Amino acid sequence: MALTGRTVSWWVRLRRPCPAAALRGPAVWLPTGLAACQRFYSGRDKEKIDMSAYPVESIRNFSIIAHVDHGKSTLADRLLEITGTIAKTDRNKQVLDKLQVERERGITVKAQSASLFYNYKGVNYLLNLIDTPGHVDFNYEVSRSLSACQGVLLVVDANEGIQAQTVANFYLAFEAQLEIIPVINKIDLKNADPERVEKQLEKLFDIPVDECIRISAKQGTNIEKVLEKVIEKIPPPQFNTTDPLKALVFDSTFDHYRGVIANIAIFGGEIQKGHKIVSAYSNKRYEVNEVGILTPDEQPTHKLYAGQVGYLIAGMKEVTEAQIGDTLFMYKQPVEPLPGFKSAKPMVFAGMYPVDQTEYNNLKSALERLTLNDSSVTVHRDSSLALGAGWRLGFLGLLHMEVFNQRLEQEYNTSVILTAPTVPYKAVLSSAKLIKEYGNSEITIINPAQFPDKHSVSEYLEPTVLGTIVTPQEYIGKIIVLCQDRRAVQKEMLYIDEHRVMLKYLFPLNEIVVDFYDALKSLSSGYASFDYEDAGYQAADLIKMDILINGNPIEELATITHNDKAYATGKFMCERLKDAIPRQLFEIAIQAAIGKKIIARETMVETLQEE
Ligand SMILES: Nc1nc2c(ncn2[C@@H]2O[C@H](COP(=O)(O)OP(=O)(O)OP(=O)(O)O)[C@@H](O)[C@H]2O)c(=O)[nH]1
Repeated sequence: MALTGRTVSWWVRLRRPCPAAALRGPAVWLPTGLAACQRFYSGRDKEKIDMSAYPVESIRNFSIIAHVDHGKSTLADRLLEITGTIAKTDRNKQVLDKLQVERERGITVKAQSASLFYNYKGVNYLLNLIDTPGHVDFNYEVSRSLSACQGVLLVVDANEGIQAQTVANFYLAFEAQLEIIPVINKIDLKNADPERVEKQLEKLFDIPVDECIRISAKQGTNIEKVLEKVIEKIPPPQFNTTDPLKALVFDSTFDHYRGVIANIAIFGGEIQKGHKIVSAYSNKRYEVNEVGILTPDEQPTHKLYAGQVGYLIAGMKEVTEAQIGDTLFMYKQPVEPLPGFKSAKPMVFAGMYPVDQTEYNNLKSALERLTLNDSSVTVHRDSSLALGAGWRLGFLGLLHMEVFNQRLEQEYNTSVILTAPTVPYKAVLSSAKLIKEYGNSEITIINPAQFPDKHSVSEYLEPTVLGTIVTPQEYIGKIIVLCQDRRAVQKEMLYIDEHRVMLKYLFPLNEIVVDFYDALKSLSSGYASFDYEDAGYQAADLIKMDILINGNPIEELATITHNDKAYATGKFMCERLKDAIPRQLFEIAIQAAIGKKIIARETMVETLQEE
């Protein structure tokens, strides 16, 4: 049997199906508010919005953060409606989730900003809102969004209470020293218990009970109170229009017709069409073609001023020209660049290859464009005997990998083969020859094919994460057994109220990356939640396991595993491959081997011709 590329993508096909969410109909945006009318009737070519009417004192920049599904995007819908940014209609369902993948999966994967105009006590305010994703794999989007804000709405479901990502997102905002406004959502639910959730917030984060706003984003209850709190509590940005221009690029997208569109936050000065600007990253000079705000579509403005958030088009043709985290400044007026963003740390790596090698260049350009919009993906060139030229990509998790793959297909019409994911292991080399070859005594292994033999290594290291689990107490016993089975070490156990417990465990990353979340959900009937953060490396007894098809090792199917788990992993892979490989007219032996020792085997009997 010839090994086809499709066979190698067995792993991807065997993953659980993505949560099916009905495709939501497109929202019709007929603006009714004052500012929105201005936008609608002025149109792109007519009168542009004059942003000078919004000095820093009347600007509030904030993000909405929460655990998955606690209602961030629904709250954003209501805020857009109440400010007249979009018309109130039943069809407004998560309008800031613009990507097809977001609508199909019913989750936010990309932070999305929108400028709202609101008159409060006779003053016109400009509110820049950023809706962020909730899933741990997209946390990088949250931390980047926070850099353009002075405050956050921390949304918590009145029924589910504090969950693992609530904890993670609270600390992101807290460490960034942002003003945190607690919002208890879904108070319309039959089982809503806002009092309990308020007590949890007080116990865990020291948030006074009377600071929480109880709302129903779905029914539009108390949304004005949220806006009032945003204006009263979140400080305006402390930037000056009279300073030299300093603009942070916090996101960017590629438009086939207009080139690169950069989302910018103005930290000083002002910017308008015709200005000559320089990128601190590349030192290249550009002339500004258009600036504007997102409402949530692009709406050109005359200028953008200090403290405002908007977009810029400046003739950047190549995707590599708009680096997220870059600082833009005025030509001949250089400024100290902003610190930018910490680069994302990939948690899993997988090989990506075009299904057909003639598509290599198309896929390369699609990858360049999509990684502009999703800068958390790392890309290294790679090649394989069976699959040809391709790349080794680093992702923040498996959902991130699936979503990226889906976006490549949907937005760039590509078709790819993904190999099984692996976490980035390390080896401390003892062989002088290898140290010379690599130029270092410690190497990172992102491809099992590079796994050095144990005779040339003094120690192998595996990545670890600090996992947070929040669960109703009745599932604790089962969860502890699950964690122990995954080689995890308990670090903390805390009752957040009389029914709910927060557990912290140090996990080897490899043990949670594939199916831990599914296992946790299944044994807690869906009630436990999980989040994790990087916790460095620990020594580990690692081995490389080969997969042989009819006696031939298949490089693309090799995997690195902990010695204690080798037999179970080998058995699992052979069984799964047996299901994934199409039956042939001859018998096929699928074997897992460590060195020369076969540790598992499955045999596929031949298919009779008439079948
Ligand atoms: N009953 C009720 N349901 C709500 C409310 N707010 C949101 N929902 C529902 O909760 C689900 C999740 O809402 P979203 O707004 O997509 O949640 P999210 O936090 O943006 O989700 P992610 O972006 O995937 O993390 C949807 O089915 C909403 O209709 C509410 O106030 N009451």
